[in-house]
Amino acid sequence: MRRALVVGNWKMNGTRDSISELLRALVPAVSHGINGVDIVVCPPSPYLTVVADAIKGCEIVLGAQNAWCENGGAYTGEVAPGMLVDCRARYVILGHSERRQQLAETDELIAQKFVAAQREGLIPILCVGETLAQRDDGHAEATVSGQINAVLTVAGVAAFERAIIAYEPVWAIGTGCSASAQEAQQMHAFIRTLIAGHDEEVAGAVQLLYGGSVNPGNAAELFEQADIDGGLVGGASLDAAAFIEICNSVS
Ligand SMILES: O=C[C@H](O)COP(=O)(O)O
Repeated sequence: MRRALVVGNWKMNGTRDSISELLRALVPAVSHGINGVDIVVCPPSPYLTVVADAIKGCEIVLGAQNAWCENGGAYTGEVAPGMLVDCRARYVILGHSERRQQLAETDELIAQKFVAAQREGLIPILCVGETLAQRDDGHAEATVSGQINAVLTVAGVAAFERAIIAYEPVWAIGTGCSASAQEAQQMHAFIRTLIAGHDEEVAGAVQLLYGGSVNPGNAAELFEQADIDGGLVGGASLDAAAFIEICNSVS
């Protein structure tokens, strides 16, 4: 039985004040967990320790939004996976489409980051997903399988015993236009079958999240799909009430 997981990706938003305000609403509401749902929040790196202190003793777990593929050295501006662990992060988002597109991150670099993150004990949340043009051209599955295969080639299927995959169609991110529950389920089933081609046990256990305009109105239908184990939530995770409602939507 896979546990449900809801991850809030705050992206490059917030100040010390606004984050404290968000946590003042969030922490009391989820301090004992919600319906057995694992809840992770991923603040911008400068606020990791602020958030780590605020969620101490409650059921919320800390994640980061990115890490570099080496654990130290002359990489100005980058953050080492070990530093994230030192800041008490347990998860790290890797391969988000915003980084793939705006920072030209390649499948190969993301695979190296994945390995480096796991080496330091972090659980990678590997983001995959196709653009609208790729979907319209009938290349959605080929795109997603290429992104996952790049990691499988370098890390091996056993690495997915300690990793999450988030399917985020690029056209659904921040657009208010989520994939339908059926479209999302179809791709999640495809991803699980892809992993099963390497190892059925790993495929049955790996948590698959959907991301892209998840909100309190569509979360329940998305999360009740057979292969969707939760969500990677962007905009709605900045609103405590909406995020709590989304967490409560897990059946
Ligand atoms: O990481 C989160 C995703 O990019 C989804 O963002 P969104 O919920 O604002 O569409």
